Amino acid sequence: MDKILIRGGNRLQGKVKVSGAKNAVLPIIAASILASEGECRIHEAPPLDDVITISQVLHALGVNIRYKDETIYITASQLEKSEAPYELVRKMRASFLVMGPLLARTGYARIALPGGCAIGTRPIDQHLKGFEAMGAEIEIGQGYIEARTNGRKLQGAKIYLDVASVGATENIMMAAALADGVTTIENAAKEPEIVDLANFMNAMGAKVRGAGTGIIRIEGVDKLVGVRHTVIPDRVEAGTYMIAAAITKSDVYIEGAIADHLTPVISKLQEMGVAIEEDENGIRVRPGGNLKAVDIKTLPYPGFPTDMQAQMMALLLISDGTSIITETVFENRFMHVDEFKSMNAQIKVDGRSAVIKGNAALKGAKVCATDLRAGAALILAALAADGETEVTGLHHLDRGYVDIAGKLRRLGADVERVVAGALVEEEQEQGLTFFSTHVSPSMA
Ligand SMILES: CC(=O)N[C@H]1[C@@H](OP(=O)(O)OP(=O)(O)OC[C@H]2O[C@@H](n3ccc(=O)[nH]c3=O)[C@H](O)[C@@H]2O)O[C@H](CO)[C@@H](O)[C@@H]1O
Ligand SMILES: C=C(OP(=O)(O)O)C(=O)O
Repeated sequence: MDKILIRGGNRLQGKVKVSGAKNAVLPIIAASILASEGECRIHEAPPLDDVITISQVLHALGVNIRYKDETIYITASQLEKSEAPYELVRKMRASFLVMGPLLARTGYARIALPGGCAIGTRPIDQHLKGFEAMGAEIEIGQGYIEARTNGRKLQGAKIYLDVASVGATENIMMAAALADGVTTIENAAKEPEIVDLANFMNAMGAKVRGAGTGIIRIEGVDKLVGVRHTVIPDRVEAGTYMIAAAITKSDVYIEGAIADHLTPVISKLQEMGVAIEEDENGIRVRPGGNLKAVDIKTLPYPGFPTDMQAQMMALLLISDGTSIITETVFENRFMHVDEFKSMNAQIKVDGRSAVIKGNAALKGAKVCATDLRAGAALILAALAADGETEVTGLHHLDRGYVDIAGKLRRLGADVERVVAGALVEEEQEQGLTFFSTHVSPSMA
């Protein structure tokens, strides 16, 4: 079983480069299905397990897909199948994002039900409501969702989302791209990853207006073609390294971080007393004085991101005073609390709120990543803890962080990844990324 070992107490120093955004590249790869001509080249595609999984989904559909040097090459002119199998959708819910583009291209899609996951039940009713409003017939049974247009094109429609869902906004945008007429999504999600998807689609020939606002208008076109696109930097990864710097009272430059995408995180860190400088190429975090407790409520963008909640909790543990975090996006996103408690933290959860006692004397322990961001948060807490922490459950981390152990080690942290009893630093120091050990035959 792989594990990451962290011995806390080191100061960090230097520069860390942010990888391409997981939550942008996944819908962009799905949207490349819309191109009936030409090749899509997606640059700054992070070498992550989730990227492999969605690539395997496209491969299963008959799409030609290759990965080399952080670029993905996709030719979707020949679609052979319209089914995303359970084994792949089970691994990653975002596989469901192929439903919109498949419906638009072929008028039929059969996707395994994504089901719930550790952080919540995560229904897909808003995606389906959108497809139905556009004229698709939906049938659910035997663990699969089937959607069909019965030989007709999808029709433009006005769709109001009951929740500003990121995935539903993206899936409907992609379905609407080749529809007859105009689709309007009201109460659309406004995340930067949605803007990146819209930019990619518009370069392909789509007519998407208003991405990044609450109302998105998509005028259907007859055809989309392959284009080149560079994925935006990962704001959650950037925020995680900002907290790594703050929790170790270090001076770290986070190269590629876009401050505009991180406004709520920067504001909260500044409120706590973290010194932050922004420039056009990145963000510098410098040691400030004692950190103050703050209250945080997670919300859809531009509110405080739920994907930064666990990491922020790690920082609040070593701050002066008591903080309250309210998680409003997912109903069960506090599993990291019990793991933090193993590290000597005092946290009380009451429904959707967690009360965090500051000035914790964190101690190294054996802990398990219960989900992706929980894993990152445990590593952050371990950087400030006394003694050694062992983090397992790394399959979660590998979904969303490119070589987190290597990036932190190069900043001066005492971190190593142990694979099946063997240390892998040597391989990573030689520039062989973790991706190469996980690459699937279809992508090699
Ligand atoms: C691959 C990707 O981009 N993942 C991100 C995306 O997930 P994802 O797109 O799955 O998240 P959503 O924005 O859809 O979910 C937000 C809330 O809406 C609810 N909901 C969603 C869809 C639906 O049809 N019905 C419904 O009730 C969900 O249960 C959740 O409570 O946005 C989340 C919220 O910022 C992030 O945490 C994830 O990292
Ligand atoms: C919850 C997350 O991702 P996903 O939606 O892919 O599960 C995340 O990135 O923190």
